[in-house]
Amino acid sequence: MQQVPSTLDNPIAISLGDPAGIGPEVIAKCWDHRADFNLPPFVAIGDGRALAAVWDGPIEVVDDPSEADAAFDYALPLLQLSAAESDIPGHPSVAGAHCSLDSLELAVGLARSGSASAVVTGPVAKEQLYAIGFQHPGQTEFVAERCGISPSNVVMMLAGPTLRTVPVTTHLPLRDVPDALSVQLIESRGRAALRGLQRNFGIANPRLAVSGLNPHAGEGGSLGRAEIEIIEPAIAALTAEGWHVTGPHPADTMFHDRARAKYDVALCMYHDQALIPIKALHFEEAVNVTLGLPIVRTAPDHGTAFDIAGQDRADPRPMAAAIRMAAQCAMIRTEAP
Ligand SMILES: NC(=O)C1=CN([C@@H]2O[C@H](COP(=O)(O)OP(=O)(O)OC[C@H]3O[C@@H](n4cnc5c(N)ncnc54)[C@H](O)[C@@H]3O)[C@@H](O)[C@H]2O)C=CC1
Ligand SMILES: NCC(=O)COP(=O)(O)O
Repeated sequence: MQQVPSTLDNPIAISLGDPAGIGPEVIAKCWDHRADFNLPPFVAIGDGRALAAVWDGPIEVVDDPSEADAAFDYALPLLQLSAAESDIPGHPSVAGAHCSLDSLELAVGLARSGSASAVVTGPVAKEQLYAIGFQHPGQTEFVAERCGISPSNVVMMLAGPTLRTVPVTTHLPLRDVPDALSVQLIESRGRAALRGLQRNFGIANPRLAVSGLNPHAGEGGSLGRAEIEIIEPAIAALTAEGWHVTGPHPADTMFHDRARAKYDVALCMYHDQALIPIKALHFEEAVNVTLGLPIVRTAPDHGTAFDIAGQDRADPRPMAAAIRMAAQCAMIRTEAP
């Protein structure tokens, strides 16, 4: 298990996510097992009724994150946000979607102001958020906007013990992926991933492996020209800046053990190319970390799991991994010269 620094100045802010999902349960379980999981103090943000619906442990409502440290030993500190109505686990609602957005907004604000050392976001249901007018593909882009960063300069990285992946395109229909790819976008995502590994993970000379888009990375152009026309020029531009970059690699052969040993992060062209290998290898400990932000933001790599919400079946290990990684990244950034 990763060692977590014990001396963060402020707690980690954790948004509960959708109150009808498993976010409240896994956060509560993380507090229950805070010693075993080696977790630093954190404060939950959201509707306490969602916690009480799935957990009978102690909750201490606080007015400010600075009160969380003292409470953390005996209760789960909570910054209370009340939804218009309370949800039944497994049954998402409009009120719950609004509450999940409010808690995300507050958590990000606390990290931006320095009152929290980092943000960990609980899982939200994108369908529910889109239904209430959420204009961003996901929380990644929302956090980027709130931090004043262009979405093309932040990346969603999925990190597990033996693999890190970054999708160039995130939440869009597969048929739109080829048109969304450009030399500039691949370059900026690659650069953000490399800089992010330096800044958040302390890797001085990170190695990036770039996937192709087409089968066999295009087979020399006969199975598609994206590799020749878009991906190779982006790799050349990053290499010219002095970065260690290889590819385009056929995506089907770049994730086995020996291949993974040759790079620190894989840049993939679309969501499932990046997320299938990480979830297949590391579902219990994969962390979604946003690179390129002035703050640290991580999340467990699973969703709301409405199918098991309220049944005491949710595994808290991914949330615990997200909290530990947030603490480590925050500490590395604090210590950087
Ligand atoms: N970071 C985030 O906020 C994310 C949100 N989502 C959202 O979640 C919703 C549901 O997405 P799905 O594709 O169904 O993925 P999901 O991760 O919610 O569920 C997939 C399967 O894994 C199981 N599962 C997930 N987390 C688990 C845990 N901690 N312990 C035990 N079992 C677990 C679920 O019960 C389900 O069978 C979607 O609306 C999506 O937008 C999905 C991924 C990340
Ligand atoms: N599949 C990963 C995912 O949905 C996480 O997205 P985000 O909400 O963290 O941007």
